Amino acid sequence: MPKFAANLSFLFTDHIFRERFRLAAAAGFQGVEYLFPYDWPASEVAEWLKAADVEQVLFNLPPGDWANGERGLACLPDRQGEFAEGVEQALNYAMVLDCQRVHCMAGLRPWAVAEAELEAVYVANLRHAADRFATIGATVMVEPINSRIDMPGYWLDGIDKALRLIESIDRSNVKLQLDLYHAQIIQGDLARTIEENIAQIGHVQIADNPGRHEPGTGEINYPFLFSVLDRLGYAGWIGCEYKPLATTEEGLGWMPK
Ligand SMILES: O=C(O)C(=O)[C@@H](O)CO
Ligand SMILES: [Mg+2]
Repeated sequence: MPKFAANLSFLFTDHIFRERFRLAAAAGFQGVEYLFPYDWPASEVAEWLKAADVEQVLFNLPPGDWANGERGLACLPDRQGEFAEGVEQALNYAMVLDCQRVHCMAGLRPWAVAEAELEAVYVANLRHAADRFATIGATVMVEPINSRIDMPGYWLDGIDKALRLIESIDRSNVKLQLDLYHAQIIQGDLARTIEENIAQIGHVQIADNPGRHEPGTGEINYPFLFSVLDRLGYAGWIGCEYKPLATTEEGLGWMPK
């Protein structure tokens, strides 16, 4: 049975951030993930993890100006200095939080820049991040996100594109973060996508479609996909990155015991 991590940017959001660690543990989660820890000192977050006795599974590199709509820096040619600073900041947090995975967001497509240049910048940035995170044995995740519903303009919006870029980056600690909600919107064919790419998958995230709510509220057959992951020997985490229909606790009935 897969290991489930609570995504604290989506779950338990009717409580302040630091409370969510304890609530996740009380609900049976042994790991947590979330978008960004940078509003709090790493040492404080480490205390919340320790007090709740949960593992820090994943967080994201600094994404640029999130409040003003930026969604990552990795493909942006004029932001490479800021990207490298973000790598150092995230590396410090990963060390203090004992976290082995970070997600590197690609950014929104700057329409005036040629695709070949965006790819070259992205590959160079990911190689840099991978080499820095290799120093602590951590993996950098590449996640295709649908640009049709949730993140219009997101540059890395294809599974095949992500896989091709991972091959070009050519670092063993760069892996695919397969968010099955996005993958369903992007192309569907989820079981085959898992099966064909299991060697590249470093992290999985889940939500149902449409609506991005709990498994069981939409069209995705999660019990079947969990059995596929089990059959293939997936030993990683599954991040619960969904918007509960009511409270988080009320919506946990989908989770296998
Ligand atoms: O939106 C998602 O899906 C994510 O996994 C985030 O890390 C990026 O917004
Ligand atoms: Mg995701």
